[in-house]
Amino acid sequence: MSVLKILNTIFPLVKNVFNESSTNQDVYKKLGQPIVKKCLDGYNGAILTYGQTNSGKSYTMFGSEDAKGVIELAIDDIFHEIDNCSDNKSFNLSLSFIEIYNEKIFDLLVEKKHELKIFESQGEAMTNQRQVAIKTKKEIHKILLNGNRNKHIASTAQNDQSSRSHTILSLNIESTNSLAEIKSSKLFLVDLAGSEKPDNAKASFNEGLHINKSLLALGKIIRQLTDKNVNVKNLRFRESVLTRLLSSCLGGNSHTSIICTANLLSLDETFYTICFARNAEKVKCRPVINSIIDDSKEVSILRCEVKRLQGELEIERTARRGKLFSVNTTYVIKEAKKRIRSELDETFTQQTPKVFIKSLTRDEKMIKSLQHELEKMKLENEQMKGESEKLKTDLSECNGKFKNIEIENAFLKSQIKREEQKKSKVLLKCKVLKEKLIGMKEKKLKENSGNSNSTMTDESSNYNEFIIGIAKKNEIDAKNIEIAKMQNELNVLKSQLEENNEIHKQTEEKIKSQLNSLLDAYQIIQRQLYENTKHIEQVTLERDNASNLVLALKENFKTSMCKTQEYYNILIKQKKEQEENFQQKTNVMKSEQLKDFLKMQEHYEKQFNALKICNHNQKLKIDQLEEKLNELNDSKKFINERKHEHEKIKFIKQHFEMKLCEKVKYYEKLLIEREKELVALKNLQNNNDNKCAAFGKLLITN
Ligand SMILES: Nc1ncnc2c1ncn2[C@@H]1O[C@H](COP(=O)(O)OP(=O)(O)OP(=O)(O)O)[C@@H](O)[C@H]1O
Repeated sequence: MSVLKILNTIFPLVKNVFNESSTNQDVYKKLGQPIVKKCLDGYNGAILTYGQTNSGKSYTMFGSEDAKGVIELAIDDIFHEIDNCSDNKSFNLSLSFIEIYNEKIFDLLVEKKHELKIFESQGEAMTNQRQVAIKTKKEIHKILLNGNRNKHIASTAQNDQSSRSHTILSLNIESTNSLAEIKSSKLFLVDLAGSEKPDNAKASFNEGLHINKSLLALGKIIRQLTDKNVNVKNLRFRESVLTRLLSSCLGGNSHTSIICTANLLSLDETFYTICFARNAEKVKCRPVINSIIDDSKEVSILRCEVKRLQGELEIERTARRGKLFSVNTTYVIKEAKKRIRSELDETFTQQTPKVFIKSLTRDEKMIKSLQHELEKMKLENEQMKGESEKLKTDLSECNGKFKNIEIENAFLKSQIKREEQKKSKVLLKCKVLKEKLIGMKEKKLKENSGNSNSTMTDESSNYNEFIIGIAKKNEIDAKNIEIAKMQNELNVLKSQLEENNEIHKQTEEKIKSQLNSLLDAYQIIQRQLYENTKHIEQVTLERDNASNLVLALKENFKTSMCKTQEYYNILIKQKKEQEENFQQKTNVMKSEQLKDFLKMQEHYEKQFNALKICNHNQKLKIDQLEEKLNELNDSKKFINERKHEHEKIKFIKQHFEMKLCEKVKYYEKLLIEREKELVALKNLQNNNDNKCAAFGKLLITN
């Protein structure tokens, strides 16, 4: 049992764990086959391998001579389905094969390497890579073989054949059925480059940096996707080319399997891989079938469907004694239509201005808030720019220091070289001198031996030879002293050289450590710079989006303002017209009124004059009246004076009146009595007349 399996039994890590004895076939059956089947049903799918370097990602994906990899097994399954599908179903296959190397995209199906452009289409990141139509398995194998040859592979400390890039093989599967329904799906087969510790070699250091950066971005996206509070739309897929191209597979429209590989050579890397796997397991994708129907065929299908439904409707109508039903329904529909139309008319006539004003104010508010946000973003952007400028200056300072150190280093190296050259020169000199010395010594010895053998006949010649010998000896001594001096110098130079070597070693170590720390700082700064530039890019993008939104809203606002302005202009025009009409009317009226007024004025003036005259007359009358009043007052006085007499007379008059009344009353009573008597007498007379008549009649009869 593998360590991973033991670990998994103690702490349940992830769902499907395989050990060393598991084959690619086992892995494919569990994690690959379900995805491939979904792809054949019209869903998008993706199978990715993730893990540290030398853990078997490429082995799992591409297999080896003895064992098929996931890609080959998937292709087998796809062709098995194609070969065994019904006659009415047909498949079209095409593939593309790309790699992402140092954040650049290269087409592996093209011999000549040139960077591919990345662009957005319908919200998805795309590249202009070559698409090759596929008919047979052999074709795919050939393409894969060629593509793999074009891949960036290098020997690293951990792996002789380490992939230095992420490779993405995408298979487009298109199927058409008898109903002309076209299902189109994409299967991504991704072999990611392995995460690794930085290597000191510059090229692999850069590669490692880019690999780690893109894998970090992938890990970050996976981590964020597990957070329920994070909106997928807000995720920063643009942080790396890898996440940008795989955005649809990560929590989007795709069934996705990630095969995480690990070896226990580096426990921290294994730990990271397990963490990644645990996060990835929690991510939920939202796949949908990608089906399209051919228009012309769809029309004929729909026509058939309409006919069928019409037939059904007819049957239904006759079954329900259709006439009444249809009349009722049409009536109901008509009524509903009328109602809806009237409601709509009402809303349009009554609500539109309100709605329009509301939307205007809402738009205004939105524009204001967006402008506010824009200002904020601008400020943030400025700050970020400042920070990035600072970082850039820091970086350039670091670069400067780095260059200085490099120059110093080169200078020291050249010095060491010079010293070494000097040393070799001195050594050469020493050698020459030694050789000379040895030659001289030998010569001397020979001369000495020659001298002992010869006969000393001539004393003076002996003496001369002796002198020469002494001179030569002196010369040799001097040369010896020179040699000793040179030896000393050499020793001094040697010791200096050693010292220099020591200093050189120390400075080299110092430089190395400084270089390492500078490289670390440089790396950190570069990362920060990258993050900042990305952030700035994001912020600028967001700002652009916001400004676009603001612009769009402004446009909306402008158009609505234009409309209102037009409306306002019309109103103003109408108002002007009305004012003009009014002015004309008032002018007419004014002239008429003026005439009337003048007439009136005349009339009133006349009246006024008449009144004046009247007034004068009245004044005269008043004077007269006053006179009369005075007269009356006088007469009043007179009257008052006479009043008493009048009162008396009045009293007497009253008295006489009373008496007269009494008399009148007495005579009235008397009259009434006399009248009564008269009536009685008349009645008596009538009786007598009647009696006379009766008596007369009696007389006649008699
Ligand atoms: N399950 C396995 N059985 C046999 N050999 C394996 C297995 N897994 C990996 N290997 C061997 O291990 C070595 C490294 O594997 P591979 O190249 O696939 O690693 P990798 O994760 O892709 O590394 P890198 O990220 O550096 O490209 C290869 O020689 C491969 O054949």
